[in-house]
Amino acid sequence: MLLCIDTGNTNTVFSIWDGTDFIATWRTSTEVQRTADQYYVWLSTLMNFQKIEADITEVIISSTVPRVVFNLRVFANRYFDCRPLVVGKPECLLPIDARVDVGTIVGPDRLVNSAAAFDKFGGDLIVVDFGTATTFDVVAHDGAYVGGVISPGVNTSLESLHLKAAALPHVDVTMPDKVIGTNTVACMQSGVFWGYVGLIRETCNRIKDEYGRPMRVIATGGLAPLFNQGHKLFDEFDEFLTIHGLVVIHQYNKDQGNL
Ligand SMILES: Nc1ncnc2c1ncn2[C@@H]1O[C@H](COP(=O)(O)OP(=O)(O)O)[C@@H](O)[C@H]1O
Ligand SMILES: CC(C)(COP(=O)(O)O)[C@@H](O)C(=O)NCCC(=O)O
Ligand SMILES: [K+]
Repeated sequence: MLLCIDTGNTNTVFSIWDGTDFIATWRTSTEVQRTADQYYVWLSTLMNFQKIEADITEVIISSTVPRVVFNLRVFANRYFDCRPLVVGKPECLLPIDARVDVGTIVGPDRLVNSAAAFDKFGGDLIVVDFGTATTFDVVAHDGAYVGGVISPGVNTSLESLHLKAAALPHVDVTMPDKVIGTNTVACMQSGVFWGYVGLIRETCNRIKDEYGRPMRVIATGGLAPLFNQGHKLFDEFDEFLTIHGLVVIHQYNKDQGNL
């Protein structure tokens, strides 16, 4: 079975693919200090608890945090006796091109999202991923990643308000009933929520104008449904787009005789 690991700047998702389905998915916070042994203790405890009997023989990793990759590699070697495929490394083939400026190192999550979205929805897409940053990835008609937009993440925006302004508390994002807040928390929630609806709409509209062909907007990340309520910002939502992309890329490397 294949263990898919998707490390973002905030959270890391582990998911086990049995060849047909994801049989289990777990999330842990991303910490650069975590060792291979700590990953194993955490994962095996959850597997035992949920009585998941998985014979993991292959591992694929996508990480937006370069420093965690070393320990994840050791984890794969030591506990599953395999050499993991790491997206973004030269030995990992990609089913799509990246047409960007020479020398640009595109976040592996964006390449994985593009490959996943092309596999599921075809080309001419905008993929919006709500993570630590909110990324907009433009997927061309042939599946190539041709650039995009990086915006501050929703929680990153709220957190930096709290960190920079002495009188502003930590708040969670939610959809306010009204725009005009009558207390501090409501004002902050309104600013981030409605500001973000505008950010998404304006960014997608400008991408579409510049691209010049009809495009579909695909959203992923836990906060996507919150922003879609009544606003019709996205054509499709897929919570598990990134891990689907890891399976697609792993299969591509197999098909190419690279594994
Ligand atoms: N379903 C959800 N509801 C509310 N907040 C969420 C949900 N899923 C993720 N988040 C929050 O969104 C932010 C980004 O999370 P995540 O997608 O895991 O980021 P990354 O991929 O960058 O690690 C985090 O602050 C996380 O707590
Ligand atoms: C933009 C990102 C920080 C998003 O990461 P995430 O929010 O998923 O943690 C990541 O894709 C990244 O570090 N990209 C490198 C620069 C680029 O993609 O052009
Ligand atoms: K992201």
